[in-house]
Amino acid sequence: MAKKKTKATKGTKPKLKAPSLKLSNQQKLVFGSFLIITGLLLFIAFVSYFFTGYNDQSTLSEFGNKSVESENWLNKTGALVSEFFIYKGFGIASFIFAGLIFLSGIFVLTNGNKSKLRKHWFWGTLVVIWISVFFGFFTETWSSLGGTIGFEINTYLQIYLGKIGTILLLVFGLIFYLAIRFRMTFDSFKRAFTSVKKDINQNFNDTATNDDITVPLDNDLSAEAEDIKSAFDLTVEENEPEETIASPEKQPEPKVTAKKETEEPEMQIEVETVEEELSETDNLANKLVEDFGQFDPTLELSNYQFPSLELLKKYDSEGITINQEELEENKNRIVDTLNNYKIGISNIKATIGPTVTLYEIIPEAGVRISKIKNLEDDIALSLSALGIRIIAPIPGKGTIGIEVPNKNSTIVSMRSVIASQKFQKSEMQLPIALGKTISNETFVVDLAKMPHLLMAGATGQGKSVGLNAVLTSLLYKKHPAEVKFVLVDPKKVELTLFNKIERHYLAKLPDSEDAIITDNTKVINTLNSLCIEMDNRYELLKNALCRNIAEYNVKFKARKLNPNDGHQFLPYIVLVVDEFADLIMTAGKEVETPIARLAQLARAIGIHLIVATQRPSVNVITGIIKANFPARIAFRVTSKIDSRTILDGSGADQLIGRGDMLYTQGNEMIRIQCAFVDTPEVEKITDFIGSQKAYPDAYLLPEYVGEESGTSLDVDISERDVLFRDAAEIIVTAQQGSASLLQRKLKLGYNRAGRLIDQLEAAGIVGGFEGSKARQVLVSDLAALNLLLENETS
Ligand SMILES: Nc1ncnc2c1ncn2[C@@H]1O[C@H](COP(=O)(O)OP(=O)(O)OP(=O)(O)O)[C@@H](O)[C@H]1O
Repeated sequence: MAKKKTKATKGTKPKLKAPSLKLSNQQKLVFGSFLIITGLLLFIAFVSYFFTGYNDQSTLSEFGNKSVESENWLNKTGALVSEFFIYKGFGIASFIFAGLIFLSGIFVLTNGNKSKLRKHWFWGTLVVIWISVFFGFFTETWSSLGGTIGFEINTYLQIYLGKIGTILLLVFGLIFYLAIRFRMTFDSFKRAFTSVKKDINQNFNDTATNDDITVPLDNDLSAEAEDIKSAFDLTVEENEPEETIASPEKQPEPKVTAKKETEEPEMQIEVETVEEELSETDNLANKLVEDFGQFDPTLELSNYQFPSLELLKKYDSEGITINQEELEENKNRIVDTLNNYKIGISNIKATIGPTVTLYEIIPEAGVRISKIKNLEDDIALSLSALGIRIIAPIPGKGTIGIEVPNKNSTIVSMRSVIASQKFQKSEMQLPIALGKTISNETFVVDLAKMPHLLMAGATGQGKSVGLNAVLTSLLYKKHPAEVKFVLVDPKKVELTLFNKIERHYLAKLPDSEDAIITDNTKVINTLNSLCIEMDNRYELLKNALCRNIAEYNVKFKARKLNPNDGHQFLPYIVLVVDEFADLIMTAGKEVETPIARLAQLARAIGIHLIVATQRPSVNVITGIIKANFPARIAFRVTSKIDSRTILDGSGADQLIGRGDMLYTQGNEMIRIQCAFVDTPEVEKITDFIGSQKAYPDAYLLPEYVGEESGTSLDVDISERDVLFRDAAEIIVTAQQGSASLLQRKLKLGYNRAGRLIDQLEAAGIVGGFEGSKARQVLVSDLAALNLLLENETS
């Protein structure tokens, strides 16, 4: 029976979990001291009750009457509360409640371990009930000590169990408490008893030998521990035997266990796992975690509310309706067409998705797969439908798939994918709900695992919606402290809505006004700045002996990394480039190089790239870019060549548009209907987030001073390069402001030529940086140049 009870107690533990409230330090101070004071007030009122309670009885019904005073030390409220707790409640045991409230206050103030506090409350409440019932049993002797509850429970028990039954139940309650709470066993009870006897004898015989063990041991277990001491000839130190036997959670003492084994063979040995030794830093970190709790990166915006599902639109036409006629018709046409070419089918099966239906066929033995693949156009013709795709064979299935668009496609709403369990319960680092697969399952991927994403598709096929779906997914799952976006939007209109969440989620260069970059020349600086951020992060990871950002952040949260050494919580950074083709056209290598560098190296330190382009041609998606973007999404494109450029295979040209897409992460291609999120929905979400308390500024990226960026316009004349004049003459003579011209003519390295160009710009001889084009020369001839330089020195 005791066993059963033990189980029951264990079973209740998880239910006792308190909701995790996050309080700021100020709130903790207020709440903690409130509890401490409440505990003290209750204590005072309760003590007073035993002196004044009798006289106060008559004043209780006059609580509202100011002229009637109570004698309780806390006057009317004290009298009322103690009457409630002591008389109507649990009697003298109510003091334990006062103690528990006081203790809770201390825990809140000192950031104590919550599970310990829960344990105190659980056991405290049981003790209160036991004491109340115990005193209730002796109502006649100690009338008010058990309170009404103790009295009532007793009356109830005595009706059903009689006096003897009630006493035995109380004894059992006590045993249960001692056995479970203090892990006592029958042996320890026995030994405790004999040791007391022995002790008394020994005290009589030889008081001197006992001198060193007369210090009272902790808690209720002192008797037990003393018994152990006597059993082991008192060779062990004061509290060690207690630790070994009474509390299995603590460090074992091998010597003691060995002796125990030989001397008391009937006792069971409890083998414990030896805790690993902790290093000095671990100790410090553990102490810090104990004192302040784990580092919480979300603390600064601890009241931040994630956007609710209500902000997303619900569509009526969401459920897939199976049109039996359409299915039958398509099946017959497929079978007929194949029969026309003498291809027999042994089986056909259909899976209906939101936009397309997949017909899986198993051809008769002996049919060549290539024969079916070649009939793609013929089947499309006979089904008179666009967007037919033949997958021969379906990887891992041994069947041939024919995807036929549904006559009425259904919209996959962002709301439905965000609400899906798969997304809500995902433990991914950067979960993205892209849409639904052909079998109507929500498709969720981890951007952190991709680790970079290339998106391409002809104009109007759903790219921008796709990008919004990606960003929305992250907004629904990640706190502003955990992820930052760098948004590049040359079209200037697609991502503007995200401006509202600049101070929550966006990252920018320190000197820039807008966080969303619409100017291609600024992109280069941002990309290079991200490269610096990447190098900085690698340095931090190296110093922290971590292999990736996830490990690093776990270590940082556990307070094992010192912020004074430059360590800080690192948010993920997601770089989104909306029109990559445009960027490559204007800035060429200058963007390709940092993008490729980031793509190659940035995965471990949490920088992930999402690059979208309308023009999936080879001069935009170059070999370097492709090699570093294993995850790709293709919306509908216009030609097979484009499809090949993105996916290394055909298929994207056969899609039907409006969010119909193919996703690949290196191996198989998955057809997905992209989740649809409309601009008003994004606006609602950004409004909702934007209206909440934000950080003082956007997340600042490291400063980058470009070689040719023109930011060093304040070059001092005295610090000019010795070749400054020569360089100026060359530029003015050639009327071409390029660094490479200087490199060739003056036989300089790139950096020095770049610096010279900066100095020329500062002197007003060449114009500002214009992407890949040469700079404008502002001085028309050498005479004008001489005049300009003379004026400068005079
Ligand atoms: N997942 C989707 N579900 C349903 N309709 C969609 C979906 N995605 C896009 N559409 C439809 O296609 C239209 C164009 O989409 P979108 O603006 O994303 O195209 P785009 O590829 O970004 O075009 P552009 O490159 O010109 O900006 C949308 O207005 C919408 O009507």
